[in-house]
Amino acid sequence: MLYSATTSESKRAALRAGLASGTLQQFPGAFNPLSARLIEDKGFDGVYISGAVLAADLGLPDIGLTTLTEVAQRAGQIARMTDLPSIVDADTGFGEPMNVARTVQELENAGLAGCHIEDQFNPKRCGHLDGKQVVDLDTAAKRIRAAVDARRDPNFLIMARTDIRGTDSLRAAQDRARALVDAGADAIFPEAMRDLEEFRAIRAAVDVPILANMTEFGKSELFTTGQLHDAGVNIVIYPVTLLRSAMGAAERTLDSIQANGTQQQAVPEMQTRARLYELVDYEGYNRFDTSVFNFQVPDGR
Ligand SMILES: C[C@](O)(C(=O)O)[C@H](CC(=O)O)C(=O)O
Ligand SMILES: [Mg+2]
Repeated sequence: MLYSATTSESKRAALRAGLASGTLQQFPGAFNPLSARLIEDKGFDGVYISGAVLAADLGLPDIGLTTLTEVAQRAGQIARMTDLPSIVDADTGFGEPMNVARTVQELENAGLAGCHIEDQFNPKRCGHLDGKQVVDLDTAAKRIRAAVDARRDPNFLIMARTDIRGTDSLRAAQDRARALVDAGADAIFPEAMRDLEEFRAIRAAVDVPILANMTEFGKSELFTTGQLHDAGVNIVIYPVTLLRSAMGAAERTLDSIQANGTQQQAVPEMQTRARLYELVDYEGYNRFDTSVFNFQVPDGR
């Protein structure tokens, strides 16, 4: 009933344990609170909260237009819906190092287990697009140091994302990753790796957990969990996958209504009323007050 009963502190400890477990941690991207519950129900290790999805949710492109307030609020609404740890995309940290410090504290307050902060210039763009610009190492390291110094829970994960592979060599990406770990990063998100060899090269460069971004229609092939694990990756995100699937289904349903004059043909593809009620734990509310859930949902509907 209501929200997760697990404290933020235990979610963060669970995230640390998962990353140290030697098992690839799978974090699908939730596009709303209910989808986070679904991710948990299906047995995944954690929930990713994508900046691209939060921007798209507001009808905006992913170019750094969302504010800290918007991101912290929505990420908090998603994180509280699940017992799993949630990691949020904090883009470039929403400003200068002092802003990054505040960002981390707000995200801690919102119940997140960790975040990633990237080394792009503002305005930023999707890491899989061309024409990105990356800040110099000193600026990037200051963002990470500010984040690490600001956290109050030592288990709140500060992941450094580097976009440098889009503008420079693999060697430069290895050097940047190493330097960001020296600045205090707990984990590295090497963006837009071109193949598994590149993940292996980052693995060889640092001894902290590394993340693979399996976003569709981007620069990376969609590797399997087995391939990523063998390459030494510790955590994989599917950031926009559920939003793309849901929007794809929505388009097909709208087309079907237009073609058939009814949504009847689309009904078999829909989540049933019973399954929706299960996810929101409707029945749990009945245990609290029997006047709430005093009707039967027909079988399988
Ligand atoms: C991971 C990412 O930062 C996101 O916001 O989800 C994006 C995903 C995408 O645009 O496909 C990214 O920059 O890779
Ligand atoms: Mg992003």
